[in-house]
This record gives sequence, C-alpha cells and structure tokens, in this order.
Amino acid sequence: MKGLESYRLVGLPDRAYYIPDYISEEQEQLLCQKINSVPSARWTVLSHRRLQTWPTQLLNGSILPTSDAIPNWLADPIIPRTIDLGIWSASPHGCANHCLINEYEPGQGIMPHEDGDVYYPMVATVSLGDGIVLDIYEKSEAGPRNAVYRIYQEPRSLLVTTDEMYTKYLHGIQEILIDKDLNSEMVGNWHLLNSETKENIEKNGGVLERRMKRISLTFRDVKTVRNLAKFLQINRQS
Ligand SMILES: O=C(O)CCC(=O)C(=O)O
Ligand SMILES: [Fe+2]
Repeated sequence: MKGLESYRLVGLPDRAYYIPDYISEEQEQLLCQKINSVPSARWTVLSHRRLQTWPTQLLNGSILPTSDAIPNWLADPIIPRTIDLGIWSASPHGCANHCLINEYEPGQGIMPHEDGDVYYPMVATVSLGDGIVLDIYEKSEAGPRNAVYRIYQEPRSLLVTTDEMYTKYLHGIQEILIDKDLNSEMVGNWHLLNSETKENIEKNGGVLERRMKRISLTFRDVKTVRNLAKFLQINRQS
C-alpha cells in the first residue's frame, strides 16, 4: 500500500481518502462469517438497518465504559493498517477504540447526519458486500438538500474522512434500490475506483442496482473512556 496522500480525494473539502481493495476477498468473507455468527442479541435492530457496536455501547451516548479493545477478529488487519497509514497519529488514544457495524439490505440507508464530537473527528470505514453511494451534504437549516459530493464505496475499500469533511458536512445513504448519475463528474473518488467497477458502471449508463446486503465497519476513537470495572471498585471502597 502506498502512503495515504496517494489516496486523497481531490476536489472535495479537506480531507477524505479512498483506498480500493484495502482488504482481500478472503478477509471480507471471514469478517462476514464472524459478523453473522454473533449471538442475535448483539444486533440492534432499527427500522431501516441493523447494527452491532464493539466493544460495547456508549454510556450516555458519549463515554466508552471499558478499556477493552475491539476484538481481534474485527480489528485485524484493518486497525494495524490504519495505524501504519498514520491516520490516528493525533487522536487521543492513537488508535480506534470503537467500531459500529451497520448492515443495509438493498434499499436501506441512513439519513443525512453528522457523527459529532463524542469522537475524535476521524472515521475509517471498511465496506463489505455490495457497493454503495455515500452522499455528502452541506449543513443547512432550510428544507431538502441535494448532495454536494458523492463517494462510491466499493466492497473491501477503506474510506477515511476527517477535518472539515467530518465537522462541516453531513453524510448519508439514500434509501433507494438504484443509484443513478454515477460518472467521473458526480463521483468524487472516480479516479480511485477499480477499472472493472468503472467499466461496469459505464456499461450500465451510470446506473447501478443494489442487489446484495452491504455492511460497513466504521472505526473511530471515542474521546472519553472510563474503565467501568475500576470505577465500580473505587465506588464500593469509598
Ligand atoms: O454505512 C456507512 O458507510 C455510514 C455509516 C454511518 O454514517 C454511521 O455509522 O455513522
Ligand atoms: Fe455517520
């Protein structure tokens, strides 16, 4: 893998990076197997997607109540590679300590939103299964907005967003079965996509049907960590 700067998305606000084929097909399959073999209680089922939270859910939506690491089956080789790329070099723990696994059926998505200041402003997203378009929106008080940028996430890719891309823009995935207008002008990471992906999209006139489940692994560094076991001990002693 080359240095991070070779994967920079130009023409988009500062900063985003896209690395195709970040993991292998074997690694993708193993991850899918593991994700699907956890106890069903591990899934939080929402109306438009379901998700797993590792190593555990946040307390009050802001505190990671454990110093346990993300399990190896989920962390390897993804996190060590992100560390090698230097993306956590300025983050509070120098590493991702939290991962959300989102699963979308074809036609499902996530409303435009921002991830907020609970996390160090950096997200590393690995995609599994189907490809999908991530839309980037300007923050606006006024009604419906159109995406200002679009990023096509291929399976096995890594997308990194940070700085203004994290703090000043919203991101979302439309709840549609067919992504349209996919071309070099509309898709901010077009130059970094696999040539087969581009040929396939061009052959279909810039249109792609979502046919399979898509799973995203979003790695972040939660700023506040409390070791709850220790905390309870101290409280019991006092
Ligand atoms: O699935 C994705 O790529 C985006 C997920 C997301 O925005 C989130 O979990 O906050
Ligand atoms: Fe998000």
